[in-house]
Amino acid sequence: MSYLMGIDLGTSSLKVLIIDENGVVKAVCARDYQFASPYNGYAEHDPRHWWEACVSAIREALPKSGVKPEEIAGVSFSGQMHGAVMLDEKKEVIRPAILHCDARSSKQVKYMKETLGDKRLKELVMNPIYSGFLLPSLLWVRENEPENYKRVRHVCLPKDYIKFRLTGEITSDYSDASATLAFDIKNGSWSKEILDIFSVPIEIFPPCFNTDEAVGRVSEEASRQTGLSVKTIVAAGGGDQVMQGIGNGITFAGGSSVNIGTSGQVSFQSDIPILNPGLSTNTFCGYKKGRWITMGAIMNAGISLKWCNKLLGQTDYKKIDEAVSRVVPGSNGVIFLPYLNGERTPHLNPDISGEFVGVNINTGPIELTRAVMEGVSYALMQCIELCGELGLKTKDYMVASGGGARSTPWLQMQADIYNIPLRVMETEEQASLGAAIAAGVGAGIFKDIEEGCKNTVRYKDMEIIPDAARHRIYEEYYGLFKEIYKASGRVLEQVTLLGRKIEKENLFE
Ligand SMILES: Nc1ncnc2c1ncn2[C@@H]1O[C@H](COP(=O)(O)OP(=O)(O)O)[C@@H](O)[C@H]1O
Ligand SMILES: O=C(CO)[C@@H](O)[C@H](O)COP(=O)(O)O
Repeated sequence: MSYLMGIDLGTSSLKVLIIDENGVVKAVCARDYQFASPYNGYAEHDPRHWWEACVSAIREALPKSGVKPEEIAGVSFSGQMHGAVMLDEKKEVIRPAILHCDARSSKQVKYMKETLGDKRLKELVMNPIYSGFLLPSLLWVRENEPENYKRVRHVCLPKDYIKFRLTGEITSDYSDASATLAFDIKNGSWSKEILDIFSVPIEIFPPCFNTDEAVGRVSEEASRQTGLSVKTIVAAGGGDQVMQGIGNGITFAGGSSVNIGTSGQVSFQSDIPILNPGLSTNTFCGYKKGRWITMGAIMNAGISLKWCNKLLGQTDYKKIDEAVSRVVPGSNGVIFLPYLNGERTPHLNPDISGEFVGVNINTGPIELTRAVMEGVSYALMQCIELCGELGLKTKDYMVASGGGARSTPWLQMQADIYNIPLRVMETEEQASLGAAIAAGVGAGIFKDIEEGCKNTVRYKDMEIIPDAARHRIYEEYYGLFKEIYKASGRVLEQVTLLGRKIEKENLFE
């Protein structure tokens, strides 16, 4: 029997999963962490801290699994996407990685949009330019930290850094690379044309592979640190949305999922790259050449609930679930706009904040909590709607995944709001499972990703079915949710920018 390891580098935690070749889980270990936010809107993380979390989780997972290191045939990765890791000529970290949820590069985003123009943007990039993506983050460093920029010899995505520490080689994959705004999505290579326009040398970008391609083995140094064997094959891995798609078993064109992690995503698999003329969704390369995903992404999904729980002193998810189940759909007239740290789909505005509307004298913590869960689901519904406008409609079901799918009432709210049946995986670690499957292909245990999914992916024996009466109520609330932004979006932006300005100017320190 062979065993496989999948490592998911999330925004809030790193998870290590060990399975056997039939998908039986042998160990799951996680390390929680918090990114730094030195200023409002900034999100950074020292990549070395990710590696420490990775080493520590592997060191716990190996003995827990009862599997000998030599029996782990392959290891691979899923990672938070878009972030910029910058390394110098000695491959040392230059500065903290700038993450996908970072809002600092509005100026560089504007510059990129104006320089490219609408036509070239659609032809070349096929994606909206947004703060927190690798290229605008790099341009921000060039403009604001020229000394750091001069030292940059390598850039890579977050999971590529821990893969580098494991193998000694810096490599990336088509899916993660395609989500940097520096990539030719149609042809699957770094775009010299885009990089030349912005005078960024193509040499600093790593070679790319399919997610399931072997890129090396565990180095001696990494073996000493982690306890893994030097014989273990390392496969390239991919961006979390793509790896989650594998772990959710939606490798077929038309397969779709709705994910509530720290942020949230709706993604559809397709066998052509789909351009959204409104550029409000993303199109990225999929798990292999000839496969793409179209995705709507919201910035604040699970993190909205986490924020609300912290504020209200709530810690026990079971109790939270029981409490929110007692509140009627619509939270007694309260709507939450989950824009705590800006919003991507559909507003593409990093400079807005969240909002509760409809709070009244009887509104208590439970109504606020349910409103947060509903608000996140309305925002995901907007992604589903936009994908629908591109012809991407789910036929029978969507797979609900991420930490938010652990909550039964939240799942029911989602099904009722989307009016779509939801399937849920047996494993709670879908992205790590996707990574373990890719590791299995890289190590020659599975013929391909499809065979790996067939052997390991299992759904719970139930579907969450939408309720017609609740859906009708939610349709009204959802309409109002969209109206609120139309009515107050500009004011939200002014309030957000004013707050940031005063904080930065340190007027009252
Ligand atoms: N039992 C639960 N009920 C509801 N939400 C949960 C539960 N457990 C975790 N979450 C939510 O899931 C989010 C984390 O999801 P996860 O997929 O692990 O994120 P990431 O990959 O970004 O680290 C948290 O922000 C939290 O709000
Ligand atoms: O931004 C995207 C996809 O475009 C996210 O997939 C991030 O890559 C992080 O995901 P979470 O860790 O928040 O789930």
